[in-house]
Amino acid sequence: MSVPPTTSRIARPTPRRLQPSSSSSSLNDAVTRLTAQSALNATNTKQYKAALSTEAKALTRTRTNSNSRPQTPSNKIPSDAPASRPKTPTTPRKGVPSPVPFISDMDISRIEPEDALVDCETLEASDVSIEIVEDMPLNNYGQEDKVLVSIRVKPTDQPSVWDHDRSRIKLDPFLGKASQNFNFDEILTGSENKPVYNAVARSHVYAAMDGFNSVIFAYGQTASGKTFTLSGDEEQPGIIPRAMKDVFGYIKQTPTREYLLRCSYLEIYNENIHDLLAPPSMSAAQPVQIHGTGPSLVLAPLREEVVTSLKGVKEVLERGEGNRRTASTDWNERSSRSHSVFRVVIESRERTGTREGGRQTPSGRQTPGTRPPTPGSTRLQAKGGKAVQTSVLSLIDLAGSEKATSDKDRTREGKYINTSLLTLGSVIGTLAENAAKGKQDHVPFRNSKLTRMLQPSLSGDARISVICTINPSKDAVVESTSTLLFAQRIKRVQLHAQKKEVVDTEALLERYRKEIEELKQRLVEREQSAEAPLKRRLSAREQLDESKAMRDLNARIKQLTKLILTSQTVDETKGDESRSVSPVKVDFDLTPYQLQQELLAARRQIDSQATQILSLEEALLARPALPPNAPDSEKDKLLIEQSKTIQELEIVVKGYEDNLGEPLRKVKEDVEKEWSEKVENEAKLREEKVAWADELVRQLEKERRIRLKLEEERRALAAFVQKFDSLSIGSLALPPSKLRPPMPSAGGAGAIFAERQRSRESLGMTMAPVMEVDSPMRPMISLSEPSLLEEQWDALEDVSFEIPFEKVAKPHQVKAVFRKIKENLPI
Ligand SMILES: Nc1ncnc2c1ncn2[C@@H]1O[C@H](COP(=O)(O)OP(=O)(O)OP(=O)(O)O)[C@@H](O)[C@H]1O
Repeated sequence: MSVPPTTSRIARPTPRRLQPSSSSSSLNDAVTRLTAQSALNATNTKQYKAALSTEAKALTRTRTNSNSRPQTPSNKIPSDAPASRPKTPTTPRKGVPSPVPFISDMDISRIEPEDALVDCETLEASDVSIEIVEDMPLNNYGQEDKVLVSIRVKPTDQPSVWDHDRSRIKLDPFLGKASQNFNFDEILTGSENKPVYNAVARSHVYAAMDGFNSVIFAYGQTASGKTFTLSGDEEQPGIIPRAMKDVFGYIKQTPTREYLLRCSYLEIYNENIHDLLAPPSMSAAQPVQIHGTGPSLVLAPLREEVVTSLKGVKEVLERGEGNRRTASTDWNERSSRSHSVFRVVIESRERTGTREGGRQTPSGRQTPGTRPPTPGSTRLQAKGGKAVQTSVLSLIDLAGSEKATSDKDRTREGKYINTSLLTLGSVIGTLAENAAKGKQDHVPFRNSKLTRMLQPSLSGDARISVICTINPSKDAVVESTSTLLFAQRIKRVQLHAQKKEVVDTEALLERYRKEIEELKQRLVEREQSAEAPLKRRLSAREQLDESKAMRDLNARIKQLTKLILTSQTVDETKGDESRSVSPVKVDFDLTPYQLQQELLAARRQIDSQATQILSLEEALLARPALPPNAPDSEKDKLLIEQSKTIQELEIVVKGYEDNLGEPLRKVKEDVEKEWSEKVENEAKLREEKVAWADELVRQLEKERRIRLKLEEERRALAAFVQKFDSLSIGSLALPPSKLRPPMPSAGGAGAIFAERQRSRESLGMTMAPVMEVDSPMRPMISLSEPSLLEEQWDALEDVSFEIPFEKVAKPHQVKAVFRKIKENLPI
């Protein structure tokens, strides 16, 4: 099947790699300011502005039952506005209570519309799991009211101390301990991830596609294989990549429905929730907050990226994983230091013109998509709307419980990890106890962010599969036993997940469909009026505007159509690479004329986005203030809506940047790379110079001190010699003492030195001045006259004194000399 141009999809470039263009920097600044203001408002609650976005209202409406919702900026545009009015790529959801276990502050408006909606017609061969076609399970999601609990035993070189078969595990009796038998749904071994996925996750992925909230999580001691099971590696993809492949495979096999997929990725680190899809600086400045409880639980601000292909999912996952906190610990080289949650919101509904039910696989059997509604499932029907089914698939990689470590940071993280896992354990324990004894004891969900976030699912509103990983070696027996006890407890938790289909006229899918219809209608009207004879008298300017408006309408219709994913839009012959990666990607095989046209079209789109940015900015500035004493619920709503609006602005900015086109972006990246290398080299050079200069200063200082000291000694000696000379005892010779000091002869040290120099010179031995070879001082110092510093003291050993016998002083003479010296020495 070939993909019509209108259905080719856009692989969203990883935003991380995008550098903000200068043209958008002012807007980014505005966004940053607004974000900061939102954060400030959250704490100070001084100045509030009225809402712009509707989504949070929609989410809270179920709680407040209020209909007085302020409009989004896009809603405010009057009906007589030109058709070319730039629109928010996506508009936030509103309206009905979501059946999802926890609802995020929808961030779909951040996404370029053409990146956002998918339908099974847009799926490509590479997006679809082959296995799903042959091996689509029937409506078997395991025991619907029980948690599916499996154990994965990590392969080890050491002897295993656990004795197990396919469903039973117990400690090896040879260990001499009383061994307890544990029974689970599956006990898995080995390094193959495919059988693990099939056994523990596949049924729950299908359940999610069929409208049930599903949660799959990995629990276990650090380094026991949770991340390996959830994410895997190139060779052994784990549950997450396999699940996403099955999601697209399911859509491919379901021609009766159309789908919209939104992904979010978050982590709980040291009891703070961070959006892994947001730029790290932003997610650090604005941690995700949990608002509300139960089915109206809201996480905000949290990005949701709409995905239309496996490639898109991969990009989202890579970006999120790049932002995850891992560190090397005593037990795991790359240990997850946080709990991570990857979520896919699946919206789907009947396709127009198709009969309800009856989805057929190639083998002809009925598939989960068409199974009769689950008894007791909620199926709301309201006037004038189509039933939209919304479910959430949550894939959770918990951080591993661990022993104390010597590293301070790791200890702190470990404390938080262990505390939240303990809370999870006690929550599960209470739930199991309540289920077993029909009790209603208080469940401490609020004791940790993890349990608070999982509250709706753990309370039963989801199909849950838990995979507990253990290390079978002897030194991990305590941890493995604790993991098995946790697994045993969670097995007793009672579930009552229900499929919920609601008439959600505000579901994104529905909104897009409606918007497409409206746009088409407007296009028809414009075409008709353009053909009317009266219109032919339009001025050139008006005609230009008119054609621009029609082009914009067409472009928007195309964009929206691309976003809806149906089995018919799948092109099985094309690989991912065949897709356009940007709406304005330049094809250099085009003729110059075609390229010009492309350029013009791109410029027009950029213009319209610029206008949209302006209108959003204006709307932001124009919003009325909320009184400081407004009720908290209003403030909460406002904060959620403000962050929505900021996100809308960001996505428009991103679209603006994307429209610069891939080639331009490449050039920009190359130039940036080249310059950043140059800057790095310069910085290195500068560092070296600074180090050399420091060394120079140190040497100078050292030399100065030596010189000062020597100069002092020289002066003292000179004074001594002068005094000695002045005593006129040159005619006396002192008897050689034990130490035989080199006493100067008559005429003073100066004369001895001069004589000594002369004799050395006559022998061809010049005294080299004493100086450090690599001293930076050398070129600056001219030694005009020798100083004591330059004396080679060794040479003095050669000095000999000729003392004629008759001139040897008598003891009393010597005493007199020393007395005189003593008297005259300076103190
Ligand atoms: N079943 C398995 N087969 C082969 N290798 C495995 C298996 N399970 C785990 N490993 C390897 O063991 C190491 C630790 O595994 P992993 O990082 O998945 O542990 P973890 O439980 O997520 O740890 P943490 O809680 O510290 O993040 C990794 O190198 C991983 O590849």
